[in-house]
Amino acid sequence: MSPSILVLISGSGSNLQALIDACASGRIAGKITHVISSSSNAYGLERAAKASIATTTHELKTYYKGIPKEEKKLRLEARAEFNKDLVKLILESIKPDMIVCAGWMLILSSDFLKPLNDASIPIINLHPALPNQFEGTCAIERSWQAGQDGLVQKGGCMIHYVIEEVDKGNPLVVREIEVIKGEPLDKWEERIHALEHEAIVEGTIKVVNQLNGH
Ligand SMILES: Nc1nc2c(c(=O)[nH]1)N[C@@H](CN(C=O)c1ccc(C(=O)N[C@@H](CCC(=O)O)C(=O)O)cc1)CN2
Ligand SMILES: NCC(=O)N[C@@H]1O[C@H](COP(=O)([O-])[O-])[C@@H](O)[C@H]1O
Repeated sequence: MSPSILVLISGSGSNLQALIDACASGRIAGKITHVISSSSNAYGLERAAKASIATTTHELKTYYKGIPKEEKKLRLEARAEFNKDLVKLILESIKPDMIVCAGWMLILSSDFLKPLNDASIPIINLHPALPNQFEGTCAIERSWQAGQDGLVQKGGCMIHYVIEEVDKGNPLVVREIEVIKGEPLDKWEERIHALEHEAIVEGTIKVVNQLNGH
């Protein structure tokens, strides 16, 4: 069986490209059948199109349209609709065997995760920090600063299962780098991105193999 893979993105898609290349080379015994982006501006959409992969843009701002920022309850309701429509699209139209969050920059709700869990569709995420470190956004910058301040000696990235608690799902792959004192942020970021592109392929291979009963 060649599992069908749905990739969720929000930006440049360099990790998506790593997955596209690994599927094309046969390293990943699966097929990326769809890419969903949370932003219509994501360059990753162009990468998908070049690889003849179907794409959908599903933007939260569309759901927020006309709702002032201060209308917190209405925005929460709109966000719930966003998540419900997203999981409906996935379960009823795309029907993947697995999902990879490759730079997907939105917290996924229980309304999204529970139906996927009920359908036994695994969802994994790339997080640019080590387990139990720097959960959330801007993890690369935060880990760099902590390293330069001598608070941590290592950084890296992990591929983990997605659960409701953000970046706390069981790790599948952990890749580490040593802190180099005085290293500028852009070099730290370069080293982590290089790790990411290997880790996301390794993590996807692991889930594909599980789906294939290995
Ligand atoms: N329920 C889960 N959702 C997501 C997980 C997860 O583990 N559980 N992983 C994230 C990916 N991620 C870090 O790896 C992450 C992305 C975004 C955010 C976040 O706070 N997003 C804000 C919006 C931020 C912005 O617009 O810049 C939000 O969703 O309101 C945290 C962690 C994917 N989702
Ligand atoms: N919390 C999630 C998070 O910060 N993800 C980060 O988004 C970037 C996506 O890059 P890409 O669009 O080039 O693959 C990557 O650096 C990834 O670690």
